[in-house]
Amino acid sequence: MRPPPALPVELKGVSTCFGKTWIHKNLDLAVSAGEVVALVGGSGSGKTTLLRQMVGLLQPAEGEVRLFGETLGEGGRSARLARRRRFGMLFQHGALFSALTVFANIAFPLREFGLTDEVLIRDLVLLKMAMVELEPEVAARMPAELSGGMVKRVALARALALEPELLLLDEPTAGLDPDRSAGFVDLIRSLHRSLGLTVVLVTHDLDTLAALASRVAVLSEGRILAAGPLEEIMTVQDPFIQRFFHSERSRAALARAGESR
Ligand SMILES: Nc1ncnc2c1ncn2[C@@H]1O[C@H](COP(=O)(O)OP(=O)(O)OP(=O)(O)O)[C@@H](O)[C@H]1O
Repeated sequence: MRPPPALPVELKGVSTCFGKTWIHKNLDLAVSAGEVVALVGGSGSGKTTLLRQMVGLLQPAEGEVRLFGETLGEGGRSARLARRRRFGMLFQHGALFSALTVFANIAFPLREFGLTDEVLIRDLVLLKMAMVELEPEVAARMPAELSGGMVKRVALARALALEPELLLLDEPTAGLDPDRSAGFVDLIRSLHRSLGLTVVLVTHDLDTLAALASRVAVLSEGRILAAGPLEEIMTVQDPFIQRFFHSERSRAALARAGESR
């Protein structure tokens, strides 16, 4: 019998400490292929830190982070590069290189991985731009000339440049007005379906969460307090969960999501 496929993300006993403050304490989380897992938690609870640990930008003080069955840091340079190709990350606020054009931003990971054929790079960049519904004319613009929604789309195109299996999104709709936010959520949803991606996202936005998440993981007091489908999580008796999901605003967002699903 074949072994089950490795999980895209697995955190085991992760503890994180900045100075004398412990942010995560013996935290476990597993993400299966094809899931969209939304991490929610209070401000400063360590959601972004967890995303950064998942891709090896930060090391936990204790515990293990596994990506596609391999412990981060394991293996030599070629193993690390092979792993690097399998995920893309959309950072909070996009984090585009401000001195590079849109084209050069999206081409960056391709060049970083040694692609030198300029015709192929051009075709791939234009393909990624089409995937995120950006017109080809935008390629020559600088990040400062873009609207907030366009910055997110360019950052998403860059995250998808290496055709990853896993996409990590840090507050993908923060700073967007409701229409742009809904458009971006639709785009992520359709890319998730068409590319068969696994997605881990951090969001404060109930509309985004309700529209996208197949599972919600609640980070509280340094660990995953509960993880499950939204309907299940909403019934958990916990002060943060009650505040987060049962305010009037939350109820309205969840009702909107129910109508559009
Ligand atoms: N590199 C660092 N050095 C020191 N402290 C840090 C570092 N990165 C994060 N922190 C602290 O760790 C805590 C968790 O930060 P993190 O950004 O992960 O939280 P978050 O849940 O994403 O918060 P928010 O929802 O406000 O974005 C915060 O108190 C933050 O100030």
